[in-house]
Amino acid sequence: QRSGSEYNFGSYQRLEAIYNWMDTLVAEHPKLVTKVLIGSSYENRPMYVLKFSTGGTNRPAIWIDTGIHAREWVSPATGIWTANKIAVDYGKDASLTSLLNTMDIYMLLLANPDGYSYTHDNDRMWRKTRSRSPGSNCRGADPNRNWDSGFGGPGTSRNPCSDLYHGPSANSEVEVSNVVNLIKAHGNFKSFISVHAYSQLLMYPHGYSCKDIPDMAELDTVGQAAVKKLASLYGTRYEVGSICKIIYPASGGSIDWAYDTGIKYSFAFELRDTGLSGFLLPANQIIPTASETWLALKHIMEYVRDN
Ligand SMILES: O=C(CO)C[C@@H](Cc1ccccc1)C(=O)O
Ligand SMILES: [Zn+2]
Repeated sequence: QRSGSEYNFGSYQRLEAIYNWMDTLVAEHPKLVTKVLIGSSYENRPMYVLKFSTGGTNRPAIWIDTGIHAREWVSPATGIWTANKIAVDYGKDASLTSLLNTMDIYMLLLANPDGYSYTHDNDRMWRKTRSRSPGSNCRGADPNRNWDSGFGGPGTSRNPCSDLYHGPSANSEVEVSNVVNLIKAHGNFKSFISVHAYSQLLMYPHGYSCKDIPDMAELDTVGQAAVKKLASLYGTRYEVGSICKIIYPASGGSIDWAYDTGIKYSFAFELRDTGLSGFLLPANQIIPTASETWLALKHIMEYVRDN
């Protein structure tokens, strides 16, 4: 479409429309946003990261991914709204401007493009990637069980037909290895935020163990303050805690890998709602969800900027 203003942030869009919109965002904010190809998916769809940078080289950076689980549509919808918010508010919002004058933000809006397409064309409730498993008719591995952090541990399955299938080995899913390669090559990420839906939770590591991490007190304090700001908009209530304690044991998750690789400020969001609509959150809740989540995201990013 000609201009970003034609994109309807309050509706769920197909992959092609999201990719087109990314190009208009870059075109409208060429000094701030670039589109970085980090690799291709299993079915050869390009994986693009939006890089928000005002200069420098390899500045300390913040990572945000949405859409790692295909059916969690409000996650990429929130990511898109957030990307636009960052681009539009830079130069206007003093706090965001000071952040972007010293740090970069990397956003992967569709972390599982094959799965996302599959939910539009075949199975709305699909979660995993679409990779083939030798010896099985079942497809896909859970991209949030495929990271090299407690791989194959509690909360995973070795059955290719399970929604919790961890894959044949860590980083077997190209959608995961593409991100791992970028994070490792960059080497200066300070925060890693992965956005899921639903349950209204703000979680920190670990998922593979219920033992408190060394930075638990600090991450809990940041999380509590973040969800307080989130609640200030519409009163939406979130719980804060470690993945293992407040949702369930889950090994091979992205934020566990990020934390263990040295990225202290690693969080996972579970957006609206608490189960009434679940994965089928009505589109009229996209903008309210993104707007309240922005207050929490901004708090986390400001804390990272200042620490
Ligand atoms: O997708 C989920 C449904 O939103 C919950 C997430 C919970 C989770 C989030 C981050 C790391 C590990 C687990 C999952 O099972 O991977
Ligand atoms: Zn998820």
